Amino acid sequence: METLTIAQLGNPILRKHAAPLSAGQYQDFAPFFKALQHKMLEHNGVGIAAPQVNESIRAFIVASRPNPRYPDAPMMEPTLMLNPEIVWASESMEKDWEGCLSIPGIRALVNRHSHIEVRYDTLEGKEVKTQMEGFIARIFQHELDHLNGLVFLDQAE
Ligand SMILES: O=C(CSC(=O)[C@H](Cc1ccccc1)CC(F)(F)F)c1ccccc1
Ligand SMILES: [Zn+2]
Repeated sequence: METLTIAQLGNPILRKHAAPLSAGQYQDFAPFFKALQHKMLEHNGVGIAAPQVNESIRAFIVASRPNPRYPDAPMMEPTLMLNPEIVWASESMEKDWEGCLSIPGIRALVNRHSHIEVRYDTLEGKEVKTQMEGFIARIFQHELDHLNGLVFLDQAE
């Protein structure tokens, strides 16, 4: 398993617009995605985006789990999302605390859409369309920002 390092704020890769993957590339990146998930779990993250480990491609993992900050967060299998997009977002917004593996030790209140409809491809190339709300929607929006060169402090209240 390749060893990855997490880019810290100040690293220009966190400010790039990540490149979309072609479906033909998905399987080529399978070992990298395994290493990405390992890295996230190693740091007890609830998500991680490829640019955070210096790979500027449109892919991230969402892995909500109950935690001290969000005790009622749903338990979900870490889910790899390729070429993810928000197709609809609610007017209603919610403010809550966020952290980031690229900005250790800092928490900030961030306003996010409370409900979103998203689409993404799985590693097998299947398109998934689904609705998200609450903490999972928050993680998705946080990770999607990473693919667009944004970090949560840019949106902090
Ligand atoms: O483990 C963290 C560290 S921060 C984290 O997991 C980021 C994801 C995240 C945490 C909280 C809200 C939204 C997104 C991961 C990142 F940086 F790669 F995106 C955590 C923070 C708040 C609640 C529960 C867990
Ligand atoms: Zn982050």
